[in-house]
Amino acid sequence: MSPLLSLRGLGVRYSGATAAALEGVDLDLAPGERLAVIGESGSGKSTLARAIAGLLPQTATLEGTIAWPGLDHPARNGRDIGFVFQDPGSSLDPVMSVGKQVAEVAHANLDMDWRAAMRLAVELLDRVRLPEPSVLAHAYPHQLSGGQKQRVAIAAAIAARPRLLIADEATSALDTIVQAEIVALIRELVAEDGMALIFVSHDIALAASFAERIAVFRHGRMVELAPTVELVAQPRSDYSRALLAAHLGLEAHSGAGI
Ligand SMILES: Nc1ncnc2c1ncn2[C@@H]1O[C@H](COP(=O)(O)OP(=O)(O)OP(=O)(O)O)[C@@H](O)[C@H]1O
Repeated sequence: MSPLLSLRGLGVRYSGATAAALEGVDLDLAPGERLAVIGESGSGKSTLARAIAGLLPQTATLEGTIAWPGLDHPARNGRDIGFVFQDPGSSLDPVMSVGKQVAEVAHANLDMDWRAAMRLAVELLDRVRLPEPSVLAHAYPHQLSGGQKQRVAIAAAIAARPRLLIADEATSALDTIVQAEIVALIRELVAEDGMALIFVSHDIALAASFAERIAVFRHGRMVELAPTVELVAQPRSDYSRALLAAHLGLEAHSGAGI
């Protein structure tokens, strides 16, 4: 089966920066695959996610190729890719009702009239388990909790039935219980819709709990790419080992002088 997405020699440099934010990334993503992208702050995870979704700022220069063998048209964020940001407060429009914001995505990408798009929005708010969706559709973002706002952002991201969902630290700003609920929801939605998932996180334990493969990034390079079970049982790079050790609350094994 041909991959949905194929990256070759992908690199990104922001203007004025001394080092590349991303360098030499080769990666294929299968349709419906769940991939976690992990690494510490500044390792290039968001840059990768934004490059794939075509959301890089104009100051960024791209190298290499981003191809979509699994699509018969150029990929477009909103239609083919759903993107969920870390902070739902800033990704949602504060002066538009949440129902309209979800409907807007369907209206713009699915050639759907407004009435149908609004009906779909209420269905989607229900799918992301928001209470009384037909009432809540008229609420504004400031009337919702952080977790509820993130559910709205997810509903908007999947409104056009994209082939790929990218969650960029989508649960990092939430408390642990809400975080687990949102992860469970994302997991359920990608399984139901057969979407591929790129889950960006600095938390290897969270990523390992549901990703099929994990890509580990450090200083803009992909230092390891392996099936989750393999990476957790036998990490090849010292950096992956250190990340795992830190998350398991163990001392990183240096391997030297013991
Ligand atoms: N818009 C930008 N302009 C200039 N430099 C940027 C921009 N965005 C990111 N960078 C730089 O690119 C590098 C990679 O950043 P990126 O945000 O992709 O990392 P990250 O792993 O997602 O980190 P975090 O978890 O903190 O978001 C960093 O050195 C960062 O400072």
